[in-house]
Amino acid sequence: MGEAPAFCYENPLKEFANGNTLKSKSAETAIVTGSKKYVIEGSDGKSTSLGVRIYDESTAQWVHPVVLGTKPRACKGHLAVLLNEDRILIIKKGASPDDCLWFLELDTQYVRDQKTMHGGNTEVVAWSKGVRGDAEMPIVISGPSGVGKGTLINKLMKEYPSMFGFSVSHTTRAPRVKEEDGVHYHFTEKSVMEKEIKDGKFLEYASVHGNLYGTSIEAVEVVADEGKRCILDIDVQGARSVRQSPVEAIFIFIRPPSMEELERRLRARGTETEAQISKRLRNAEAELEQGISSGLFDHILYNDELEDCYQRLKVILLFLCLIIIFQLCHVYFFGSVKLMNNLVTV
Ligand SMILES: Nc1nc2c(ncn2[C@@H]2O[C@H](COP(=O)(O)OP(=O)(O)O)[C@@H](O)[C@H]2O)c(=O)[nH]1
Ligand SMILES: Nc1ncnc2c1ncn2[C@@H]1O[C@H](COP(=O)(O)OP(=O)(O)O)[C@@H](O)[C@H]1O
Repeated sequence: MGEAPAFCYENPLKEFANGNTLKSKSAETAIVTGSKKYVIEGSDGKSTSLGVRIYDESTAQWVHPVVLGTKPRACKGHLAVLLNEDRILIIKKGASPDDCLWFLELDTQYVRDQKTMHGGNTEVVAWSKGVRGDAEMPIVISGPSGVGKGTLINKLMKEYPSMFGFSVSHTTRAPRVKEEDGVHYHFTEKSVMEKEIKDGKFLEYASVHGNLYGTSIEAVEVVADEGKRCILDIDVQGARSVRQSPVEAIFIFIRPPSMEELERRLRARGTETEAQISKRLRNAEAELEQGISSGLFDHILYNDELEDCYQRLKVILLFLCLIIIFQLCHVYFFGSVKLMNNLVTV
């Protein structure tokens, strides 16, 4: 199970299992690793999520790190255990099975990459959820421009409005005639978006067809807060970034029946200039190559006949729901045993 608690409660699991009030007066826990003390702030009655601050003994300074990922909702108490020196396991008191286990990543590959991106001197930590396969696991849909991603997603959202929510990306490209700011995209100035990327507000971003596109952490949180499964329409580079992040998702690649048909659809849509269409078709070749042969995607769907493709997409999503129901039943019937197994294996 990794390391013993560095600083916590005398017999934390027993105390937690008995449902006793945790001893910490301020519902804070502190974990020391190296010269740093990570303080996880519980509910103070005002904040809606768990907070993090760091005391650096080498400089005798408190630091407020850049905190990435969806933050755990505030709770009545929590337990913190250091695992493998690179992450802290948090067990929330009184939380539902799908919300009780979280990780605060301190020195994982993802966090190290993010630190480098922030210039190397900024403290960065990242939250990730500890229970796999929960109902909020996002769905990433990628594929070349004009293949039909938007059409398929719209059908899904229309048929299951309470089940799926669209992650509204940011982009620096100009809006199309029928596109609404905040609905299809958050249309943004390049300098503003670059600043927000630097501030750690994006789960992923990429330069696509000459413009910047990105998924903000907030865009995904908004959907999760509505209790819906989040759908991300992002390019292959973005899908790769999500794969490397702590977010667990299902990755689906949509491919066209042929390049000729892709070109026909792009032209028929009538939203791009000739130069833009040429650029998108050139990029499509590389996207198809990466989408099909990189092993990045869990499912590859041909969008030949729209209705057939949509039905196959629904089968994939329905199958996922069955797995989730199975896992919830497992937690319900084998509760604590299963949860403790997860502690050992994650
Ligand atoms: N990485 C990334 N790609 C995005 C995001 N939003 C949209 N894209 C991708 O950017 C590409 C261009 O999107 P868009 O300009 O709407 O054109 P369309 O795909 O032809 O409808 C598509 O491949 C989208 O999947 C995002 O937030 N992140
Ligand atoms: N299976 C299909 N057969 C024929 N036309 C399609 C199909 N799927 C989508 N289209 C059309 O192709 C065009 C591009 O689809 P769209 O959803 O905008 O693609 P994307 O979001 O991948 O760029 C649209 O005009 C759409 O109506």
